[in-house]
Amino acid sequence: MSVKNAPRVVVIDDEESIRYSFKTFLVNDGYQVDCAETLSVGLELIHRRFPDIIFTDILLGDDNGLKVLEKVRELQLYTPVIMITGQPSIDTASEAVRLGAYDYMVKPIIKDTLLRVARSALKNKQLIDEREKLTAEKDRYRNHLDAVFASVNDAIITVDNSRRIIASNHAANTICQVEENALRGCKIDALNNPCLMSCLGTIDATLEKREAMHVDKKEFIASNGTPMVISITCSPLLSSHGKSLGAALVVKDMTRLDFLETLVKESSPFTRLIGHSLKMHKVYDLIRALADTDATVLITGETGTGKNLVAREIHELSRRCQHTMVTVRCSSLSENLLESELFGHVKGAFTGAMKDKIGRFQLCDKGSIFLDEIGEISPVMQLKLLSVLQDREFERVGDTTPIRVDTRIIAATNKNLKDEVKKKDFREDLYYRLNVVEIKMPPLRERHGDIPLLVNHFITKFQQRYNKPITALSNEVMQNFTAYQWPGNVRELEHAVEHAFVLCRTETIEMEHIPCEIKDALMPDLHRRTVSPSMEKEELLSVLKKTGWNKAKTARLLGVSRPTLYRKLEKYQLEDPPQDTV
Ligand SMILES: Nc1ncnc2c1ncn2[C@@H]1O[C@H](COP(=O)(O)OP(=O)(O)OP(=O)(O)O)[C@@H](O)[C@H]1O
Repeated sequence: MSVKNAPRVVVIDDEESIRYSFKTFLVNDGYQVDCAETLSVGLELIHRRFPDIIFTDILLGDDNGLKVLEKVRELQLYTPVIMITGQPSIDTASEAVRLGAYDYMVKPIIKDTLLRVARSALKNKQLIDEREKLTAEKDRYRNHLDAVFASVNDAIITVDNSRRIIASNHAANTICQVEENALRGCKIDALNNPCLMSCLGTIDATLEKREAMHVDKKEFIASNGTPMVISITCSPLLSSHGKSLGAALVVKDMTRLDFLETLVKESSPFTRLIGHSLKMHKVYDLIRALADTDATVLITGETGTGKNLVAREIHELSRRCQHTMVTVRCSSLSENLLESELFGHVKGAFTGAMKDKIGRFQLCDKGSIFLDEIGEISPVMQLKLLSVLQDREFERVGDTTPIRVDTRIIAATNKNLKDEVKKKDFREDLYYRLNVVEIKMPPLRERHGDIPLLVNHFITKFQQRYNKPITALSNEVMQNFTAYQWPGNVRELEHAVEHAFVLCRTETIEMEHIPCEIKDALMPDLHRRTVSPSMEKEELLSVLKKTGWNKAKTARLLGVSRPTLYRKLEKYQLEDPPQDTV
């Protein structure tokens, strides 16, 4: 062994002969030896050299060699200390051993005894060092494992053979919805926790078969009443001899993933339409059935139920999708204008007809024309349309040359056309020509189950538009949305979510962010009591600022009609933006 690596010994004794003989014997036996005459020099040496063995006299002038034991403890050295005593009193020796000395030697010291004690102490020190190293290694490993445990988002729980929990990570508390540290030491079945109870069968099977078990999707109702979906993996914990020590359980929260999977699978085979209700599936079936035909379609249903979207899907699924689809909102044009828009005109056909104009029917030759709000057209236009439907021919305004087109007609109305026919406001023959296939759009109140999907869809849409981290509706809002009748259907729901996005500054939309008209309808008394004029004015101002004082958009976002908005603006004297707002 090189001198550098030789075991280090400190000898503290006020007798020079002892120091001399100890040093000589020990150096000859391969140790590095430092000697001290006094306790203070000895302690200083210990501090500096961290020896492997210490020999110290008990009586050091006025000092007591037992103080060395205190120093060794203080420095956490685990160095064996051998006490040297000139008085072979059992009391002093046993006191020293009781206080932690490794051994004691009585003067006069014989060389062989010294070397034997030194070797035994050194062996003891090496064993202690080894144990310390192993403990440190174990601690490091444990810390490493703890860090892995803590950083995993899945719940990890280890149990012994009697299903008593040995350890669990933080995610286990979150997923199983229990207080921090509430799991450790408890028997799984005694906890009566819905999440853990649903894992019980898998744990038992693992303990019994000593094989890893996996359950892909397990549904249960969590402690807070919400439905959850988890996947479970349970592996046996075995000793190096193959003896069962228990099991390790990994629980993954699949609730959101499952929801998104449902969205993808069940919501809609189309890109625009959201909904997985039976009524919407009937609509999807009809759209698919219409894909290979040129049949005229009449889409009926209340306002905001998605008639425009359905028309677009019909066109895009048909062989005409490479050609144009033109939408004409029949109610927005006067009779003359509508005729010229649909069929075109020649120069000079009427005052203002400065040049020839191609009509929309011709524009979407080989494509589709979507006649929205067909119930609003005049009797004259009804007759002209009937002739187009019968002959696929028309004449431009001011011209007599017939023009042939190959255009598919899709019409929509929120009126009950049968009633209009009965009242003689709509031609019966046109009604039957249009109504070759009718798609009835269900009102939202008849498919409440689609509301969470639609809300999720609109949240994603407005997250991008408003760049806000809003991710959900509170349970209270969702419950109220399900109870509400939605007279404006999906359009009203979309506006309600957009309104909330404007006002909400947290991650969750609460009742306070919902348009007053919906709140009024849901809980008229409560709402009237809670919305103070100052709150209403603040809400009004906030939305006006967001929309740049655009009144139509503000009314829409607030979910109120324009006259109502104007009344409110007058009430709070907000007709014009303050000078510093614009
Ligand atoms: N099933 C749906 N999925 C996603 N969005 C929808 C759905 N139905 C309607 N919407 C949305 O609601 C709004 C109104 O839809 P759309 O204009 O198609 O309704 P409509 O029945 O044609 O209304 P109106 O009779 O007033 O013209 C649009 O913003 C549309 O994107």
